[in-house]
Amino acid sequence: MNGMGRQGQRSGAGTTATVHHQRQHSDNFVDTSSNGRWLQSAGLQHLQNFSSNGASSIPPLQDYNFYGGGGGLGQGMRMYRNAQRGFNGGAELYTEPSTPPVSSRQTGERKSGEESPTEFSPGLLDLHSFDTELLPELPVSNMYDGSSLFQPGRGRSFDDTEPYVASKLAARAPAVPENNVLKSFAADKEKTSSVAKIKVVVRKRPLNKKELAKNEEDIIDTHNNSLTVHETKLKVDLTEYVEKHEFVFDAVLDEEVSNDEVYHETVEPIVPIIFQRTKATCFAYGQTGSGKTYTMKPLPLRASRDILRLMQHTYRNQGFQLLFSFFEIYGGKLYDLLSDRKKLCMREDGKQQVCIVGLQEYRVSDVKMIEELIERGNATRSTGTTGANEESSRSHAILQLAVKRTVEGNETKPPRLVGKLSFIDLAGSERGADTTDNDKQTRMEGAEINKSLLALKECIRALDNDKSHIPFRGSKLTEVLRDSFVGNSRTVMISCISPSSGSCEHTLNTLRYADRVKSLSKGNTSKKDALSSTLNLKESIALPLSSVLPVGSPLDDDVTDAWAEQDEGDDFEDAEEYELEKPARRENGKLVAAYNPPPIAEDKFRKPNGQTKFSNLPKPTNIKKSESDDDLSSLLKEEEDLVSAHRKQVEDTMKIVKEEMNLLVEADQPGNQLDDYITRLNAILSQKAAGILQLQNRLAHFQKRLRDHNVLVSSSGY
Ligand SMILES: Nc1ncnc2c1ncn2[C@@H]1O[C@H](COP(=O)(O)OP(=O)(O)OP(=O)(O)O)[C@@H](O)[C@H]1O
Repeated sequence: MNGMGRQGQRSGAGTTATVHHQRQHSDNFVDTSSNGRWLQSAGLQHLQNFSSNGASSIPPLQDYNFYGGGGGLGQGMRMYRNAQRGFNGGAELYTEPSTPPVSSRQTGERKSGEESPTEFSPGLLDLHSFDTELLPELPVSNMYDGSSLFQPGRGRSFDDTEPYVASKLAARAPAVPENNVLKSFAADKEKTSSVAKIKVVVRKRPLNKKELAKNEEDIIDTHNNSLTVHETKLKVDLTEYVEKHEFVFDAVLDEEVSNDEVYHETVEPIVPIIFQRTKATCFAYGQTGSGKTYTMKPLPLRASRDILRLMQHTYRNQGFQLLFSFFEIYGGKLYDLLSDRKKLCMREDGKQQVCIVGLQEYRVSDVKMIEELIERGNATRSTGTTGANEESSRSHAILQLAVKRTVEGNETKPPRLVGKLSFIDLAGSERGADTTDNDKQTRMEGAEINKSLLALKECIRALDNDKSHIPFRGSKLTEVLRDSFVGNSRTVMISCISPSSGSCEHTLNTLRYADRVKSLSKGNTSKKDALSSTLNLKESIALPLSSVLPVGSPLDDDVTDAWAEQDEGDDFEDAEEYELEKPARRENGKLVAAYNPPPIAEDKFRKPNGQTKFSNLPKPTNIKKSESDDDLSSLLKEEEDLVSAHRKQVEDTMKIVKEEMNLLVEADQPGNQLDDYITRLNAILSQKAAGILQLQNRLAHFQKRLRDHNVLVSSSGY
């Protein structure tokens, strides 16, 4: 940490500290100094034509003979195996695509009432390609043998023979009394539930070369599971002071922490419970360049290595399969990253399970194969150039590892889903606010990204507060993740932050988003709770993978029931609709659809008497938990309305500026007086700028009230 300059600054007289439970995007809209800048850039923007770089096209994936690819089965399999040999440098591996060819499926063998994906037309609506229906309870032939996990991998499937689990266990052995492990079978469920439903982890990356070259300072101090952001601010008399912002999370990982440690802290505890009908989601959130991809990329690889080990040892010969898929959501649309960015559609089946029609799933049994698929998918992701960042992800990438199982004695039937692990590398979080510095498409993408990030947060909050209504339909992202949010689910959020002073505002926004996810979650509202939650997690991490696995069946009765209940009860017929016109991709230089944000009248956040709603905040002394929850929810809703209204203002203004610019161009004829036009344009701009300034002030006021409210709520023990 290059703390010299900062230390000097921090030791200055003017230092204030705040405890944060703040709102996302807030700071993006209170920087009044940027008014003129954005208006200017809005006008200029329409005169410039930024190229929007679509996805780089990559050669199609090697033909693994995935189903539906044509050709007979025999020939296809030969081609597939040949391809595999090439792919794995000659080593023969067993890796095959998931969806069986129609000819190999025997629908006649189904028991009555049992649904099979083969019922659906294979080409048109191949729901099996994303079979989310869970496997019914099955007897497990082999009893659990804890020692088997530590035996070296047999055969060629494991090319990474690092004594991985054994060394981890050795390192952690003192933390786990032996009898705990032995007694663990009876307490399987307890241990499973000891893996927190939601875990929020922050990862700070080191300063990069650019930041060092600009003499930017590291403004983040980390201590155990908390961190402090030192924000330099200016007083009215222009003297500098440092404001300290403190945050507490389940874990804070500093720049020294390796990707392996990130895995141990985040995904590793979840892996064993994937075999227990759990759907888990791990996502990385943060501004562009904060390290999301760097953090996320190795996680699926490590997770699949552990999953394969469990399949090869603990669950050997029990019909388990690992399936891999990788797709992205870009501008509200789905594209298969392993199939030439083929456009995908999302459907719900009769049980309201999400199915992604046409998504290719690859059956994998080798880490190298997975590595290659990840590389290929990442290379296909949409990237583009913006004013702020040279290259940045503008899509959400979703990589899924599905554990499926064939019904014993009936291998001809398609395998059924047991559990699923989804990894999401989200688009840069600053995109939602990046509505002024780029061309129209980038702004539309920003709006879509903003919408999905807000919806994601709302879903996680609703999920953790056991709300009956979870607003999945808030965005395509949350719709796709619907089945990962219901039932026995786990969520890990990794917030990636840059340490540099230049990124302070974005860093604070990221931390506030993470804080909102965590601090509003049940039982994790105070520092004490956050600490104890961390201890729970540490405890679960300290246990060997095998100790949380069931002794008999991985599919116990209660878990099965829990899923059934959720599936039936999770009816969102009357779910709130957020149907916005989706932003379009630029195709052949043309936009195929326009983004049309929902009109938000200012009245929406104004009371009839002209006062804003926040003037009616409850008195902090009388706050009770449930009331606070509701109050806070409505406050947050209001804030989001304000942010949307702000964006609408900006968009309206841009439209006007553009129209006026066109008038100017038309008027620029010999003999015409341009002065009138320019005066008119100036008047409109001034009027709009005043309106936006007013809105910003209201937003700042609101945020202050919200902060005060939260601080008081926290300190009152809630
Ligand atoms: N913890 C880290 N240690 C070392 N280098 C890192 C770390 N985190 C990120 N980096 C480096 O910082 C750069 C940006 O990281 P990355 O591409 O992961 O950002 P990102 O958040 O995914 O950005 P985008 O949203 O634009 O995709 C990369 O060169 C990466 O190697």
